[in-house]
Amino acid sequence: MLRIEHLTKKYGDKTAVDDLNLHIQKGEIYGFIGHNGAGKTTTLKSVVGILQFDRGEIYIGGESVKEQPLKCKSKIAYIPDNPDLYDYMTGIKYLNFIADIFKVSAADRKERIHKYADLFEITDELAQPIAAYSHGMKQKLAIISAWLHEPELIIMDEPFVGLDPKASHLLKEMMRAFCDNGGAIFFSTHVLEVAEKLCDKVAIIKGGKLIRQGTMDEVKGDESLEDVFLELEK
Ligand SMILES: Nc1ncnc2c1ncn2[C@@H]1O[C@H](COP(=O)(O)OP(=O)(O)OP(=O)(O)O)[C@@H](O)[C@H]1O
Repeated sequence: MLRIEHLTKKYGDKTAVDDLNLHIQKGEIYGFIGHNGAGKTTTLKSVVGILQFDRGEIYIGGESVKEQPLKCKSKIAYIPDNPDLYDYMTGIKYLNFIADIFKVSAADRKERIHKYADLFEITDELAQPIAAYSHGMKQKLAIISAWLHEPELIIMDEPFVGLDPKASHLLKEMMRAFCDNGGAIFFSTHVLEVAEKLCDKVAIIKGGKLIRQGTMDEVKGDESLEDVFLELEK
């Protein structure tokens, strides 16, 4: 579903991501962990077409993000680390805007908005301008918009930040259901307990280089993910 080959991205002289290779298959929840400044956001933004990269290739469903950017974007949803949505829109207007872009039918959008807004308990707030939302409410709206158009791949940067425990639990269930239905998820997190419980596979990045990747068993064996991570970070 997602194939990253030799991804290299520099900011001036600084190499933020260095020859990174990763393959994510349908059905997989893939966690991406690393210290602050390790290169996670740079990698995710390269995948979703926000950042140009210096070397390498990224394929989504077999299509190159460089050669077929629109086709690739039609297959994915992206939740950035900071849900900076359009403050002047109401929540419902924003969701309809996203549904318009992805050509979701009137019946489908109505059903999905109703379902997810109810689950996240923000139905009443959808009529309010996004400027009046808390960080967690914006995050919930961003999550609903990602699930609205039934993408094949969801990319999320620190999706659990700002969510209350109930919403975090719901998101984990939604992620599992999405991948059990043939989707794939690639997400960054600093919460190692979440990664350990939720992910099928995990990749650890350090100073722009991938230093460990594989199934949870391959990466951590009998140890805790936290112990392995702290050991690798030394
Ligand atoms: N726009 C930019 N200009 C210059 N350097 C940048 C820019 N964005 C990121 N960097 C640098 O690239 C490196 C990787 O940053 P990135 O944001 O990808 O890390 P991260 O793993 O997402 O970190 P965090 O966990 O803190 O979000 C860091 O050294 C950072 O300082």
